[in-house]
Amino acid sequence: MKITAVRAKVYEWKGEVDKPRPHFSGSAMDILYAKAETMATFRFHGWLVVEVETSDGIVGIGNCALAPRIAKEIIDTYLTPQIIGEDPYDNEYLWQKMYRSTIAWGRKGIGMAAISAIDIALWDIKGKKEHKPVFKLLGGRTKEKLWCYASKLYANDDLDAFLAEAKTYIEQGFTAMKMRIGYGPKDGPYGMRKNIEQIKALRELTGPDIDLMVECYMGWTLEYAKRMLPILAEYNLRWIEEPVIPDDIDGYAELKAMNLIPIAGGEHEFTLFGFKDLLERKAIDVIQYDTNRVGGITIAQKINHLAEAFQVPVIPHSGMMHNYHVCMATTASPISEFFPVYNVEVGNELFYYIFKGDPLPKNGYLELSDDIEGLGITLNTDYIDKFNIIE
Ligand SMILES: O=C(O)[C@H](O)[C@H](O)[C@@H](O)CO
Ligand SMILES: [Mg+2]
Repeated sequence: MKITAVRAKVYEWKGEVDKPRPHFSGSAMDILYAKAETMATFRFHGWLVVEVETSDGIVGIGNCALAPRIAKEIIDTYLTPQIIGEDPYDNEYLWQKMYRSTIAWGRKGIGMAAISAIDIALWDIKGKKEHKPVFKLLGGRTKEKLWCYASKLYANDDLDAFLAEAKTYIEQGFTAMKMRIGYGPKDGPYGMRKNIEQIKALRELTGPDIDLMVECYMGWTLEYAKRMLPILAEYNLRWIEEPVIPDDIDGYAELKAMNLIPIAGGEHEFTLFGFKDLLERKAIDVIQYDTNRVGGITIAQKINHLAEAFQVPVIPHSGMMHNYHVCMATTASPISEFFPVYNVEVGNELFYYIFKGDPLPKNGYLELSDDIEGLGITLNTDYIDKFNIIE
């Protein structure tokens, strides 16, 4: 079997978008003096889809989010020539070819996201060829079903509305959920009080038997985080996520060493080497790579093995099928993220409008059937007129 064609397409959403309310989430832009609204840089309304076709007529589907127009350019210009005519089963060799041929400018960021998209498609091909789910090619089933957490709960000054959303997750049977923090260093003591108020109210609503996580999305500074952690320790949070920017590894390590609240990170880290560094420097308690950024399934699996040796849990960013298969195949992964399907807001929701096949949770668990072939997703044509598609 040989790779005969690679088609990279950008899906740009042109449908309705929910307007973000003030202080609904932190972001890395928060500490800057802002002349204009900065949340635009936090939202993304496009996705990259890649189809890799083989001489056997099998089409593997891969994807990546973030800067999809650039990812398409990288695939078309640099990656496609590396894989055309090759055997898709040689995923390790092809990964190294893509990585090493782009290493001068790739390595991390969008170069690695583009490689991830191709790598995911290669695993989809292998699964389809074998008539097996990808997770069966990675180590197989390690759990009956995937425990998942509801991940939305954007911060809201309207506490009643915020708690009403949380209540819907409890009613649906979720036993874990993640909220976003709305205020950061430049909001002073008032913002600090608002942050604490929302976390406290959420914990009071859920009681002690629900896991709660708090997302900072790089919106804090080390100093601010060091002040917040002791205050929040009493709410028994399962983790605080990306409190500082991903390049501040020493900051991560310092927060982790406080031993007050587990520190999660890695959503914006790349490759096996990136995670080796984080683990060796004792910077994170929870690994959160996203398979469609970190290097694809080939690399996710290697990080899972590393994580097992370090005994650090892997709870990938974003759920979605490319992550669910790797979670299913490792005991290092105790729970998965799940984005409840909602109107398009920040951009995470687009996956459901572009693809079909992602499972929906029942009572807080996702089922992955043994009958899936490949990743188990297909292109969703129901919303095609809502996208501008660049081929
Ligand atoms: O961990 C997450 O789910 C993220 O960081 C989200 O993708 C982001 O949208 C923050 O809410
Ligand atoms: Mg996150």
